[in-house]
Amino acid sequence: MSSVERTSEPQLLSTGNARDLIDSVEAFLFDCDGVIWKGDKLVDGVVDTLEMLRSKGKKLVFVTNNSSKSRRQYAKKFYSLGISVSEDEIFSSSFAAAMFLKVNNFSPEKKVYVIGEAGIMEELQLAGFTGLGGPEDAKKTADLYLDCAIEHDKSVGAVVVGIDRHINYYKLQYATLCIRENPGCLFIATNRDAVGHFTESQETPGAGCMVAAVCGSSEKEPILVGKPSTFMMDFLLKKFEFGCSKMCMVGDRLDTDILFGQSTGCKTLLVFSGVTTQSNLEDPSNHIQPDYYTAKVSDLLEPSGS
Ligand SMILES: O=C(O)COP(=O)(O)O
Ligand SMILES: [Mg+2]
Repeated sequence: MSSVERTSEPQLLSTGNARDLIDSVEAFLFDCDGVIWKGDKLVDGVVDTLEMLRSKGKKLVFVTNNSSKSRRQYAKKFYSLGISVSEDEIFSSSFAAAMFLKVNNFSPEKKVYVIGEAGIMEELQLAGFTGLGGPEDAKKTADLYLDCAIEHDKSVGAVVVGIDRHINYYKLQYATLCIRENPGCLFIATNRDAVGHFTESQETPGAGCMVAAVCGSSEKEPILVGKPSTFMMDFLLKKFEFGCSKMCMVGDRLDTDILFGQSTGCKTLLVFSGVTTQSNLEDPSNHIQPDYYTAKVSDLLEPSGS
């Protein structure tokens, strides 16, 4: 449940309330997967919508839980899709993991073991930390049936777990040994999304299942740095000279994007171009309600309601 109680029902975006929303907001916080793109395919109308918002002087930032890329890699992806976005407009959970260590004075003498992809490794390096594992351990196998043991580095002081399309038993064993045996070792999860889209054609398992695997073996709960954790909001507040009430979080997931927006006091807009359907929103078991909902971001240009 959100810490900010809503008093009204979600409103279908319409010509009138879309204009009011745009007028009342100074920054739009866009989720990426399911909102801007699915896999490598842009959602219809995204380019025109972003251009319209920029032409009105709105600040745009992109807050994604997908840790497979660094901010630099995301800026390249935007560019390849015909959208000009600078690195400092991107707040990925890979960046959040590195910043969490930075603001908590994690010693650069210690190492970070990663179940994850290149995005986390690059952000750790940029922040001055030494990452182990990740893509390098993709081909390793833990032959633990033959009475042999894995040696793990005792100077690992944090394990970061994010989406990893090459997760294996070796990585799980390594991460578990660090968390269980290295005194004070942090366990950080970039995010716990159930599913995402690495392809347009179907939903694919999200980082939630990698995190759950390490929770299972370590019997520990992680520190979450991606949405719905409010950790990244501190960085947005430092970037802008206005507060959360002048921001609108636009996302396709209730339990990450909309909850993040509500918990921080932003306005919220749910779109049905990703993992949530209208029946998910209306399901009586759902307690997370956005301020507005619509089919896709381009309804900010041409709303489907009246
Ligand atoms: O891929 C994910 O897990 C989610 O990514 P998103 O936050 O951009 O929707
Ligand atoms: Mg999404």
